Amino acid sequence: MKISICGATGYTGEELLRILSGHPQAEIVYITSESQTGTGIHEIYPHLTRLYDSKLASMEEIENIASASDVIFAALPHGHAMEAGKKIIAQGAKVIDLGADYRFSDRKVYEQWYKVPHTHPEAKAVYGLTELYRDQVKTARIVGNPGCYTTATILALAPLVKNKLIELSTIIVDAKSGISGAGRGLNLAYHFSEAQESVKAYNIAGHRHTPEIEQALSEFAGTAVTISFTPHLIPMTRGILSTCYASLKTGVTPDQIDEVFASSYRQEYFIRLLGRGGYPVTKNTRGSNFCDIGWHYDHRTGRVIVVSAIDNLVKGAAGQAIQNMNVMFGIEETTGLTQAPLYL
Ligand SMILES: NC(=O)C1=CN([C@@H]2O[C@H](COP(=O)(O)OP(=O)(O)OC[C@H]3O[C@@H](n4cnc5c(N)ncnc54)[C@H](OP(=O)(O)O)[C@@H]3O)[C@@H](O)[C@H]2O)C=CC1
Ligand SMILES: CC(=O)N[C@@H](CCC(=O)OP(=O)(O)O)C(=O)O
Repeated sequence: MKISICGATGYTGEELLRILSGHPQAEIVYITSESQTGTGIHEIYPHLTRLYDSKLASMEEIENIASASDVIFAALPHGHAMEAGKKIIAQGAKVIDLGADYRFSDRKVYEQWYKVPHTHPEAKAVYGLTELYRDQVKTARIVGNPGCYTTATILALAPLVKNKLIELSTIIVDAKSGISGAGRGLNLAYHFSEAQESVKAYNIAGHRHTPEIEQALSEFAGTAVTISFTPHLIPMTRGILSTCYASLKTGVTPDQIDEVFASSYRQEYFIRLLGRGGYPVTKNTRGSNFCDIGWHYDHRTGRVIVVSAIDNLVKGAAGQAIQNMNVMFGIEETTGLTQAPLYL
């Protein structure tokens, strides 16, 4: 597969390059940056020396890039992929957007939360949470790859919502992210001395992943679902831990919960069920495409508490994007993605 990456100098672009260097069917044809056009990628990321010697092109050449590519990963800030998307599709290439431009089925929701007009509303995009939308991803030409918090959270809650085991109005999600989730751009909040030895909540009752989680859960429930979602910044480089709470419907037993998790995910290579009482740990997923899930039943409150852990840059971004590419091109879904987590 001839692959190009728009936004290769960012963290998710770097992760795409790192993972694709071990993908037997991947050939990188173009990589782009607007601020460092002409520079070798190994000069920006020396760890990629010997793996890649390509120089960065500009997205001004997007038509040429698209005509030379089978698929383009857009690892850009929101608002940029949809502009490029039209031109890429016109050249016959496929698009996998790691940002938010193609995640929403209702453009008004995107415009309300992202505060920019959607300029490619006619796109027939598929939401790329692979395990839950695999059939649609197979035939997609445009995939909106999910956000990092949303991947961890939707995977944790989908079996309970689909099987109608929880009271939908009681869902609360408390999630934590490592700092690479904010990208490589400079921002005072992410300086070492600001973030280390400190944990903070942010964007309470207003984070952009809220409508994305609600979109998927509403689809699975067949009715509108509204959740409370609170993200936190944690002083680590990678990882998301999502803790999801909901009241069980009257009469639902812990055995039923065990059964719906097992039946939903027992065939899924990238989802590792830690079972009832299991404690997912971000370190166990670091650098890998795994999502670890454990759940607990609180008999005092009648609540189920599901915990999921992923690497935000891999299952939460580049790894899932490559998983989607494998599905779109009809090759084994795990190709290039079976590296063990980097524990230390
Ligand atoms: N970080 C994460 O954990 C996750 C990120 N995402 C999403 O993936 C996308 C990329 O994120 P991430 O890699 O973290 O971001 P970074 O900020 O690390 O990188 C952004 C990339 O976009 C390029 N870029 C910036 N502005 C423009 C522009 N105006 N035109 C063209 N290219 C531009 C930059 O290139 P240059 O500056 O060199 O020109 C850089 O390569 C975002 O939409 C993000 O929300 C999704 C899931 C997880
Ligand atoms: C720690 C941190 O700042 N994380 C980012 C989430 C990154 C992400 O997945 O963003 P998109 O949905 O825009 O692709 C945030 O909270 O905005």
